Amino acid sequence: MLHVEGLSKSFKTTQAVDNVSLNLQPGESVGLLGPNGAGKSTTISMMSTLLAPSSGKVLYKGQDVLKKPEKIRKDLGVVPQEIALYEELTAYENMKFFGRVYGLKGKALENKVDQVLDMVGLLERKKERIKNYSGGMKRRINIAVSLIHEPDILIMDEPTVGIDPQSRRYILDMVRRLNREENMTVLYTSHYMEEVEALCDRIYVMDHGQIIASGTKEELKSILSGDALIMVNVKKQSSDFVDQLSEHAMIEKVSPVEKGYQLTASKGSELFGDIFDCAKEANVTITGIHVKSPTLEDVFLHLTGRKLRD
Ligand SMILES: Nc1ncnc2c1ncn2[C@@H]1O[C@H](COP(=O)(O)OP(=O)(O)OP(=O)(O)O)[C@@H](O)[C@H]1O
Repeated sequence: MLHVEGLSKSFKTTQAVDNVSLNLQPGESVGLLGPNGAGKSTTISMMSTLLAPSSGKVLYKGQDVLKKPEKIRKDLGVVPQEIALYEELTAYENMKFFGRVYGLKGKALENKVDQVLDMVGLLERKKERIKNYSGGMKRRINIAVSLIHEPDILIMDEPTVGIDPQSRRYILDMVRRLNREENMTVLYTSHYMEEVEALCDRIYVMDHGQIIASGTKEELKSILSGDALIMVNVKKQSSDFVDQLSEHAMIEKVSPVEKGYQLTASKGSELFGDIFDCAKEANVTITGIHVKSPTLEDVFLHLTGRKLRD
């Protein structure tokens, strides 16, 4: 349905997007997961014809979107990271304004505005000015605007950053409903792996402008299937302890995490005794130790040596 082939974008000294290829099939919910600055916003700006690529192609239903931007624009709803609303106008007035931009008018426009406001849970508050809305409510109206013309594809750029838990849950439930019940195709960008994991059928993992892995969450986690992940909590972190652990033949990787270390080790190796021996040698007190199931965050850590979040 929407194919991206070898897409790149450079700004003066920065290669923001580097040879990215991805695709969306009808009805799919696809995640674009990556840390801040990975190139997610730049990629979706090019996909939605807001930014011209340095090279590469975006094909919508087989046609180049650069040559025929109007074809994709009418089928696409884009929720930008920045709130794009008139603060002095009410929610209702904002919605009517954007509805008219898409050619809606009269009773059909009013009905559509009410329907979409209801969908984002703000019908009761429609007569309030945007400037009096909370951050979470502004985000919900921002999403409502992108839905006014009944798009087939919804592209969302980190829609839950910096908002209250209630609005966050509302947005996540709404996206799931639009995808599962209305069959809307969704591209959801985020650096929250748990959101992408909960919402998306397939995931592209992006870092430094490139797609570094892709697949279902099960496929991505299977990257770590030969490994066991062991969490070791310590009273105080110690480079001696890291050296001791790193020298162990069965321990592949030692990554510092909050309050301790995450070890990647060969599956089936019985290491707890050895880990306690290393701690003793390094004069470190272990406060907890357990084996955990891999998450997408672990996959990212494994592939890049860094965490998704700063
Ligand atoms: N207009 C621009 N001019 C110069 N550099 C830019 C521009 N837009 C983006 N960049 C740079 O390109 C890189 C990718 O940015 P992008 O916004 O696409 O990342 P992101 O994954 O969406 O992260 P974030 O969540 O922080 O927006 C960053 O290094 C950014 O500073």
